[in-house]
Amino acid sequence: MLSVAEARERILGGLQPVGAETVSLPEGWGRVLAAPVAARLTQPPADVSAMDGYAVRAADAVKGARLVVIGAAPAGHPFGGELGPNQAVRIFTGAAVPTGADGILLQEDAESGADGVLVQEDVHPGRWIRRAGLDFHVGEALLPAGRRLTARDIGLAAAANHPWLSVHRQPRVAILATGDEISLPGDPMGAGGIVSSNAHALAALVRAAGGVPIVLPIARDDAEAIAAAAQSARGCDLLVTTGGASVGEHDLVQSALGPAGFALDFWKIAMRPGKPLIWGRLGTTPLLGLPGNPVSSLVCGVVFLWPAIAALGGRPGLLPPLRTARLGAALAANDQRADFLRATLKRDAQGQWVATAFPAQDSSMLKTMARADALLLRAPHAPEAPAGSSVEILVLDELGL
Ligand SMILES: Nc1nc2c(c(=O)[nH]1)N[C@H]1C(S)=C(S)[C@@H](COP(=O)(O)OP(=O)(O)OC[C@H]3O[C@@H](n4cnc5c(N)ncnc54)[C@H](O)[C@@H]3O)O[C@H]1N2
Ligand code: MOO
Repeated sequence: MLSVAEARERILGGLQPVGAETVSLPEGWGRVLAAPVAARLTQPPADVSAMDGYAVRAADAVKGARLVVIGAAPAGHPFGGELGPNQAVRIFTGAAVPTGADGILLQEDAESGADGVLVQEDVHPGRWIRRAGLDFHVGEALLPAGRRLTARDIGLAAAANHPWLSVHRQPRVAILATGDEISLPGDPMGAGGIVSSNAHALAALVRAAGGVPIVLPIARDDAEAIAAAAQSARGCDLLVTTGGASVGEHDLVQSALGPAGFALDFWKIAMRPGKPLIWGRLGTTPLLGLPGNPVSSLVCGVVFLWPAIAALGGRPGLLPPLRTARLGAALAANDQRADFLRATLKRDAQGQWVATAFPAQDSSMLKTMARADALLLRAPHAPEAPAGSSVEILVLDELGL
């Protein structure tokens, strides 16, 4: 069986970022830049005042001096003239500093009268002046390709005078749930039936990772039905199946898709939950076959699907970040499969994470998945671990899950 790391390398190695599209600035939030953003102007474009007050020559603006006010410079209306000795120009925040001035007398430090303005505090050269280019200069690289845009980035791109952005298309991920026993939430159910939760949970995960989920109708445990459903995923960037991955005679994904052109790369990995993972290609469409057990499909979604969508979406090499925590309760020695245990997190007195695995880890139990804050990683053959020892965790909240 392949290790988790090797399986992930093979999956990510087979994926190329999808193409770019142009979106308006407000549509850019959460999208991944396909081209770097450089400043289209210098900000601020000239020396400007950072305060409301008076533009002055610092040499004249000493405490007790009286200056003649020769004009005004509101923001957006530069003063055309030049300051001479013992002169001042009324100025407002953001307005260009008039020629001849080299400091700003704060309004609160001035007393305005009929015969000019009385200086009540010394002004030093450069005081309250924002120099041209303080924020950025024209041509300066501001945002790199591959960055998932935050609200702050959108503000920066707008300030740099970009009405449009080139971003990666959102990867289209088809999700195909298989099984005779499953039905959609709310639909009538047969005896021994179970509600299909996998496709919905995976669709939400696809969204969190920056993709667009396309949930296909449920395919019965029948080779033709599975093959027909999978055909409708051609044109998607990735096809994800759930169920039918294991060794039972009704576990059909591989055998149903073989005649339709499915080429297997690998099947089965040393991981719990998630052993019967499938990776290959249906024609040109990459196919990730997740196990049917609900927790197995979601945990494999975190470990393999999340970074696969990141890679397709223009962020190759991005993996769910690992954090460290202390163990809240002892764990027994592990066997040959890497474990991803559902765990709760709390902070100790020093503010460090303490991770405690749920005692029951059956891969059908979604309630513990929903209540977990983290997945706690256990390497294959890890020795017994006492409470307090250091462990690696994946914080689910950080991934938007
Ligand atoms: N003899 C063996 N049996 C099993 C093995 C094995 O190695 N030898 N592996 C086990 C492991 S581990 C897993 S995981 C499961 C995965 O099997 P499949 O991927 O073939 O999944 P199914 O048999 O179709 O379903 C398993 C389980 O999950 C439920 N299910 C399926 N689809 C959904 C859905 N969309 N939403 C909610 N629940 C779903 C299904 O009803 C079953 O209860 O195989 C073990 N067996
Ligand atoms: O891998 Mo299965 O996912 O142990 O339940």
